[in-house]
Amino acid sequence: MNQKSLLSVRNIHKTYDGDGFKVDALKDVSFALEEGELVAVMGTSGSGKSTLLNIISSLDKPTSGTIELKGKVMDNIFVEPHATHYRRENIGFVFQSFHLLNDLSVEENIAIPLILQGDSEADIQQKVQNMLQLLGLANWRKKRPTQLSGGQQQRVAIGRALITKPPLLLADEPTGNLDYNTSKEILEALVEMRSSLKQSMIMVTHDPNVAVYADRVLFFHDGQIVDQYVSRGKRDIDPILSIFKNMMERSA
Ligand SMILES: Nc1ncnc2c1ncn2[C@@H]1O[C@H](COP(=O)(O)OP(=O)(O)OP(=O)(O)O)[C@@H](O)[C@H]1O
Repeated sequence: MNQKSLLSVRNIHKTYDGDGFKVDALKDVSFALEEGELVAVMGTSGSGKSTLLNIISSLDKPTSGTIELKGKVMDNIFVEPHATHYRRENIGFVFQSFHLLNDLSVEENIAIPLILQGDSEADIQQKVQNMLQLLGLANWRKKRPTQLSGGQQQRVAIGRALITKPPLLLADEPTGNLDYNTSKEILEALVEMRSSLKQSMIMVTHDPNVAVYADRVLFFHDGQIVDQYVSRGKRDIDPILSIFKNMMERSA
């Protein structure tokens, strides 16, 4: 793996072992994420995508294997208070549902992480203003989330996730609640943030129309990376569909 990788996932295994069941959710998963790279993790239901995100974000502990960030093994991130600290310092989250606070305005929602980290009022104003501009939300700053479209609400959620400049954005089906055109708009916004902020991102999806926006697609099946596609900026869905189809046929 490249020394300059932002994130290295090394030989991760995750077994859920309970009363009368044992599931190998991840089996020897390794990959690296470069600075400023947008990687899509694509796979069918149950292939281990959420388990992977949960481990990278320290919400779940791997059975074995390591997570490295900026070349450093993150060996204590699965216990508190380190877990919370690691997440707050390093990771922004965007989910399928927007999780905005409806009693607060757009700008107040985006400002929350800055308030939590104790920024000055002047800094907060400046940073939120810049983010609103970047996301095309300046005219909506005083609105409540309920007065916005789904796409606008997701843009607010992206702003809130990135306002503290976390090295890594984890997006779990970020367009799952949006129609086709709005999904495209949100994916364009993510690609724009990737380029203008050099933001590294991992985006989980089961949808080839979403994966096509990534620089690289990792194909998950049955807890393993079974294939990879490097797009080099081309938005060509055919190779992604073809790999996905082959993967499904091999497993049938
Ligand atoms: N807490 C848990 N306890 C037991 N088994 C689990 C647990 N979480 C996940 N699993 C199992 O691990 C496997 C991978 O699940 P995971 O949720 O990571 O898949 P996924 O690819 O995210 O699926 P989906 O697209 O449906 O969300 C599945 O077989 C699932 O049933």
